[in-house]
Amino acid sequence: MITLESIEKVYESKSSRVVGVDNVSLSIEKGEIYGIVGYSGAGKSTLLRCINILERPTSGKVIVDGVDLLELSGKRLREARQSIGMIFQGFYLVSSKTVFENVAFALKAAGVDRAKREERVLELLSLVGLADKANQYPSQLSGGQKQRVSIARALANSPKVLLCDEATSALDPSTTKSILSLLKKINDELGITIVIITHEMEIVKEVCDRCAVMQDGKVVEEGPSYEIFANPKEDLTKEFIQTVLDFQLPAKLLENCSGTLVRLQFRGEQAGESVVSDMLQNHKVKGNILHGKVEYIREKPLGIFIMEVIGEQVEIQRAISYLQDRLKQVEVIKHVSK
Ligand SMILES: Nc1ncnc2c1ncn2[C@@H]1O[C@H](COP(=O)(O)OP(=O)(O)OP(=O)(O)O)[C@@H](O)[C@H]1O
Repeated sequence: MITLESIEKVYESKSSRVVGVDNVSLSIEKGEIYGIVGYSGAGKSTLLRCINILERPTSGKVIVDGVDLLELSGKRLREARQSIGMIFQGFYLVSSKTVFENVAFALKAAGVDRAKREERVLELLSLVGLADKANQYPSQLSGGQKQRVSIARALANSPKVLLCDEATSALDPSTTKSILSLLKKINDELGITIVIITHEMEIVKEVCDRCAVMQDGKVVEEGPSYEIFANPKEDLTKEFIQTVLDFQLPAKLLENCSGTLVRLQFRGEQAGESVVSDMLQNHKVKGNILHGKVEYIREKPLGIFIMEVIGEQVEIQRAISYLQDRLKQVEVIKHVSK
């Protein structure tokens, strides 16, 4: 659906030259929810705005639904942009217009006649759960409701792509969850491809099928969200993952334990398997689970456990080999030799 080829965006002035996006190539499939993660200044917004040519890349290609957007200008570019909706952290609603008028405005701009506009606005407000707020003004709405209006407005002209620029950053955690559920519903029911930029890995965990991690204008790692969580390669990615999967053991516990400490990772279907109890039954070792957590990455379980294994060295080794055979990721954190 979206192909970015060697995108570069350079901001140049008399006194400075800033590379906002540095040679980024990405492919986003139709119907996917794709996350772009990075710290402030990484280039996420710039890259997102290159997708609908709000920013014109200095070089590279932007192909959306088979159309090379950089080849278009004027009316044809405006038309192509109608198939790309966008929502923002700051909502950007017109305060002097009602909820109904804010959504209708997008349709009016696209030349839709009054009767059709009315029908479509009511349909959109009902989709985002605000059918009863049509005559209210933005100042009478909560942040979450304002974002719902802006989603309705972005969907007015039936776009194929929805770009979300830190759309939940101004919202509290429970409102964030409800907006993410709405985005999932839109993706499921309307098949719209969604691109989300965020600095919160939690959002990727909740909704993104695939994601890219950005730093200094570059994509440093990219792939299915589950793989990124289960097996991050780059230090920056690991840092982001840790904000969600915090599995640090308290230092005191580490000092006091007398056995060998292993970190076990269970993926998807393995989460329900009895690997640990099988290991304990078949080896002359004792085991204590010191820490454990199952996280759901787009509803697929990823379990991480830290376990103390106590016994003779040779038995511990056998037990660890057994775990390594059954699970892909087994890491010895601390080896205590007696
Ligand atoms: N209009 C501009 N003129 C000059 N430099 C810019 C402009 N817009 C962005 N930049 C620079 O490009 C780089 C990437 O900025 P960008 O806003 O894309 O990052 P970001 O990851 O979205 O950060 P944030 O989450 O803070 O918005 C930064 O160094 C920024 O200062």
